[in-house]
Amino acid sequence: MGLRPHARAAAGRAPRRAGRPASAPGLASRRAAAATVRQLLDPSARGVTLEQAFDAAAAGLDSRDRAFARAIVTTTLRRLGSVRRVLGALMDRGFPRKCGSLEAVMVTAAAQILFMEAPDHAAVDSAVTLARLDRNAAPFAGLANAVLRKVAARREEAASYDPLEVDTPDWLAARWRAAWGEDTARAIAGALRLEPSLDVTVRGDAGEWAARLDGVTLDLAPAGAVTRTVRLRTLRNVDELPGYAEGMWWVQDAAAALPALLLGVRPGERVADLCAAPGGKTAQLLTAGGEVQAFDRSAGRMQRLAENMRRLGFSPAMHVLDLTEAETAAIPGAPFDAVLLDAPCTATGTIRRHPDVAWTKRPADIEPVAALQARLLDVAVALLKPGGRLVYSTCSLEPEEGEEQIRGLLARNPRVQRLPVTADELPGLPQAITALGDIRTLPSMLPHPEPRLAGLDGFFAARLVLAP
Ligand SMILES: C[S@@+](CC[C@H](N)C(=O)[O-])C[C@H]1O[C@@H](n2cnc3c(N)ncnc32)[C@H](O)[C@@H]1O
Repeated sequence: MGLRPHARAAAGRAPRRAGRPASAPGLASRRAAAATVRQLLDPSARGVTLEQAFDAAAAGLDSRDRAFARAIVTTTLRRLGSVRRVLGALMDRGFPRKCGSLEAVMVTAAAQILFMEAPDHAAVDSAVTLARLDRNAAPFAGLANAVLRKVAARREEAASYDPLEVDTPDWLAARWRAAWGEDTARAIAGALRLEPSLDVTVRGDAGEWAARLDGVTLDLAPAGAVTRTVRLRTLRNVDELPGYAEGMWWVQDAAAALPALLLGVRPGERVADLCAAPGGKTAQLLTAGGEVQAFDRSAGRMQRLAENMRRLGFSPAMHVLDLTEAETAAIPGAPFDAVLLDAPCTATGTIRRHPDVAWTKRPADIEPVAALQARLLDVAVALLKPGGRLVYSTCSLEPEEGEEQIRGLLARNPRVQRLPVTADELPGLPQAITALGDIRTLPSMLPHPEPRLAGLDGFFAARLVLAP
């Protein structure tokens, strides 16, 4: 969209020439945040994740500046619709064409003003400085200044925006309405605005770790489960917390900890973790005493799994393998008593933790990943002993990647049957058990008066058995 011809003149002070960055407090964080958001919203950079974009943009920042930069990025992405609506009302011609980093600088600044505690003037002044540092944005630094000064007056209005209407991309809102109904879709969208809890999976005494880590135990599964979840209030880095270096716990959302428990692994059973990296569920299967073979097609992610296993004191067999290309008979360890397939997915259930997913995924991403999931399900079944159990899970809210996968598998393979999850297996979250006996968690579940202790990732899990 073009800019009104008079806009530059109307926009205020003439911009200074681009030069060296001033070292105003917070400027480096704000620059990293704008660079991250710019990359994530660039349609030509598809496939880049928040972690990748942020690590590149925030290199060299100390941990405090990094945390501030990260908070700006996540706030911007969680409230992107609201921020755009406010800026749209103040810029009747929209952003100029060819304005470099201007849009990213302005949306991140507006997000700070509308939804963060930092002083408004710091957000505005830094945005103007950042615009001046970019040759293409510099001509519009005055526009940024004039518009951003008016943003604070819209704080109350922005706080009242509907999360489903405004902060959820239209295609996702339409899908969630169709799948979960209007009210639940709105509750999901509301939950996605909150900073997510920090959940850890503990293999020792959960009560003791809850006390040591300033958290609460979350007993979704029965109290005797081999691993339990502790939900923490802390904002400290995980590697600084007690028990981390000793491998007493690992970070994993409460919902993500359910699929491995459903498999009910007994000591000595032969277990395959088919899409294992970075290994949260592998560690649970090992804690249960399984003889685990961990597979993943990504060498880089398998490297992370190996590091995690080292910290936790486990040494499973690890294989970098694309399971859609391997001969079933040649897969090490087959056949198995139990198989976990935590399949690759669109990850729309993890938008709380990865708010970029809402803006970087497209409707067209669902069909190919659903086709891959169906292929992987057939491989998983082929690896089972007669009578063997399979748990299939995805962190997606899209029925094509959950409920419909199981419907398809049961239709094409009559030897596979569902082993429904029973109420006593999920005493802390009975509402997540579906009529068919699968598990469907939603981010809006587990409400809590302390937002930091509320919600969980959206997961689907089904348990199946191969007829003897
Ligand atoms: C949802 S993640 C797994 C998370 C893991 N289970 C955990 O709990 O930490 C999905 C994984 O599937 C792997 N993957 C995708 N396609 C695959 C294939 N064809 N064969 C093997 N692994 C695959 C990806 O590399 C990715 O690590």
